[in-house]
Amino acid sequence: TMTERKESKRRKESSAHTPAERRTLRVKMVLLGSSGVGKSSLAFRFSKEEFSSTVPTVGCAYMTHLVCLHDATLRFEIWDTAGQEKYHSVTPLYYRGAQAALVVYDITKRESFMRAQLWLRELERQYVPGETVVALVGNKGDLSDLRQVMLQEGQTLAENKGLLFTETSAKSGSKVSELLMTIAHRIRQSTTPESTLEEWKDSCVDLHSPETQRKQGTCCMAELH
Ligand SMILES: Nc1nc2c(ncn2[C@@H]2O[C@H](COP(=O)(O)OP(=O)(O)OP(=O)(O)O)[C@@H](O)[C@H]2O)c(=O)[nH]1
Repeated sequence: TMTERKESKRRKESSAHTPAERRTLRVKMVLLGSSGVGKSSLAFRFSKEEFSSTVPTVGCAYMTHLVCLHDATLRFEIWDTAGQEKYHSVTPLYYRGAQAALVVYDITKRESFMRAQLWLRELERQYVPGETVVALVGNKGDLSDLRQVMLQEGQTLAENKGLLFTETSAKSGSKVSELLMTIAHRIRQSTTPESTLEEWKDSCVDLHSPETQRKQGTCCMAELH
């Protein structure tokens, strides 16, 4: 009957997932690596998809970026730590409890690759295996003429340690969003989100509202730059 059809249509509509019902899960991601390898530039790319010249990070900067997967939205909270040695002692506070860590080096600086290996060793002592997705990232891929670290060296190091690996360019944007998507999927696969990922409470957001867009690019240390 007409009434039954209407009722069935109503039920279908109410069971469909509206954007407001999608769960938003928080992911803490930290960026580690020597000063000048491009951590801040990558963080800007993740959250704004643009490249801007940056100055050294003071202590730590914080940005957010939403990644929509088929069944949930991941709210990446990106902690961009300063690579300068003088801040080294504060960083364990930042990477503790992170679901994702990017260890970044500059393909044109061998020293930064050596430093990345120290970061990896340090991370291994701190994180619970299986709970943190770690990616080794060779940045400044656009400067391959000045390359000091071969692609295979990064690949081999990552393979030996079971890490994700890619070469990116924060300048051209090459492989940056792919990297974030790979990490998002890996986090979704390797964790039971219900137990390890906290739900973001302010989840009924309109992604296109100016307020949300403003929040997405928030950088708490911007004034200090
Ligand atoms: N050519 C090229 N330059 C880059 C790239 N990424 C960053 N840079 C430049 O490298 C310099 C350092 O970049 P940052 O993003 O400030 O590096 P950082 O690792 O955050 O440095 P700290 O904040 O000191 O730890 C800046 O002049 C950037 O413009 C890239 O992919 N290609």
